[in-house]
Amino acid sequence: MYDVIFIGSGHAAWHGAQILARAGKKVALIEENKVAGTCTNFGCNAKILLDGPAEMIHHLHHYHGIGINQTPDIIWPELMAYKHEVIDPLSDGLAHMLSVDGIDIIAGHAKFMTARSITVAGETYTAEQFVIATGQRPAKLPIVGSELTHDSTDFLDLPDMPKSMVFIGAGYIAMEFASIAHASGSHVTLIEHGDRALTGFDADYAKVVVADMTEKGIKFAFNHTVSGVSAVENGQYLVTTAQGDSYQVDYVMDTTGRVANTENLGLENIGVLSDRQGILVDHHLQTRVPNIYASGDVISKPIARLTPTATFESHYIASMLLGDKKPIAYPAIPTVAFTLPRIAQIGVTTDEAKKRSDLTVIEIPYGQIMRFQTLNDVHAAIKIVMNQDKHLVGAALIGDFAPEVINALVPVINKQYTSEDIKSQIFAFPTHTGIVLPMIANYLA
Ligand SMILES: Cc1cc2nc3c(=O)[nH]c(=O)nc-3n(C[C@H](O)[C@H](O)[C@H](O)COP(=O)(O)OP(=O)(O)OC[C@H]3O[C@@H](n4cnc5c(N)ncnc54)[C@H](O)[C@@H]3O)c2cc1C
Ligand SMILES: NC(=O)c1ccc[n+]([C@@H]2O[C@H](COP(=O)([O-])OP(=O)(O)OC[C@H]3O[C@@H](n4cnc5c(N)ncnc54)[C@H](O)[C@@H]3O)[C@@H](O)[C@H]2O)c1
Repeated sequence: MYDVIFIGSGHAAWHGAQILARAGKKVALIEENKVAGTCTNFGCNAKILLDGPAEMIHHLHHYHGIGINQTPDIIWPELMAYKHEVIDPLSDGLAHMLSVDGIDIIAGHAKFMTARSITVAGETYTAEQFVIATGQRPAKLPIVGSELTHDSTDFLDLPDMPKSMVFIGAGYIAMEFASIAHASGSHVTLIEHGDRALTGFDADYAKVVVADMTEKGIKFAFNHTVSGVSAVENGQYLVTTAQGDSYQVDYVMDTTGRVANTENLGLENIGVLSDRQGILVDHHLQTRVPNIYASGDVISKPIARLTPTATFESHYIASMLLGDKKPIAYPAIPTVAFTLPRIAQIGVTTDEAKKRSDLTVIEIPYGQIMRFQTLNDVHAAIKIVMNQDKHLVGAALIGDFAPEVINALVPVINKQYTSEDIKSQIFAFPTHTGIVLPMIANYLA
């Protein structure tokens, strides 16, 4: 009998498992695919590695005609070989690290028999507590030819970059991967049924990203719904829309979202409830069944499904199972779409702020003001959301260094920094955070 069994081995699982094992608990992880889950094997890590050269080329573009006359080409097969060299060993590395902590890793698909027992590959395992951390998988559109479409896992393993691609959707994955594919020589079109890209991010800044991508040659069809995909001549595919347009391309990506892995887990056997977004939990991440918890992307929740939130939940569950009974309290959560240029968001959105009379939005176009040090990244800008006490409660950012700048705002929001808190410190100059923080300080209490 284990003390705790985690189903899944991604960030939502292994951080907590490690804490519990180090505290003397008998812990196992059950994993049906690669140990370490999506982010490590099929998500963030591979994505940001493959984005590296595209990001550098994007930076070089800022100096075209003012000091640089050529940009290099990306040699995709070499880059993919490097990805395999760096990413492939990570799964075994984590498995080894967890085994050193005495954690058992059980390979196979887990299914509940009772609230205290689970079967995996014909064997039964029992535990006092279970944590469901089964994550999400790519959605498949219910259209004719859906079997001809590819997902993010396929893209991150492409041996050669297709000459032309359609991305269905214009969310995180479509926008990030379209930027990489275009920089790697593919002709890219995004077909989005909504009227904008990157819902959840500031609408003006999302438009700037779309305009920049369009200027580079990426095509967008908004308010268009894909109705079918069919195989045509030369190994190509025809993507048709309900609006009557068609696109003949070498590769089609279905990037229309992700769905929670709640099926075939035997949840109906034990009474754990879920809705379309995932497993239902309370403020202790506890399901309806008292000894069963859920963590990470598989939870039905109104917050972003990200690696840092999965890790936060995993840490929370571990400390709760070790006796700390406080309900979970999420701090402000930063999120970044690694498009070129980057776009980021933390705390209260500008959309929400506009609806509330107690909040003020102030924009600082620091890329224009500080052009000498922002690598000519003229788009770089921040909108800050202030409350009536003159505390920062949210921010939207655009610009090549937005992912770093947003992290600098995390303590400003969570610790309610005053102007003095920032001005009493010295920051390196010239740096992006070193200019943005003092500028924001001017508006704080
Ligand atoms: C392409 C892509 C890029 C991303 N980029 C970023 C990024 O830049 N930044 C960021 O913060 N987030 C990013 N994310 C999101 C991030 O990857 C997830 O939020 C994070 O991986 C969630 O962790 P998790 O442990 O909840 O789920 P996962 O990592 O998905 O782990 C769940 C595990 O459970 C296993 N499993 C499922 N069912 C069973 C079963 N019945 N039995 C046994 N095992 C099972 C699965 O095989 C999987 O390994 C990205 C996601 C994708 C797809
Ligand atoms: N940088 C990051 O942190 C990062 C990167 C990638 C993925 N992720 C995670 O993965 C999740 C999934 O990403 P995603 O990009 O697949 O989903 P998403 O929800 O961000 O975007 C899906 C897009 O597809 C569109 N869409 C849906 N159905 C459509 C249809 N029939 N025709 C045309 N368009 C359609 C939606 O309007 C939306 O714009 C994210 O929500 C996030 O949690 C995070």
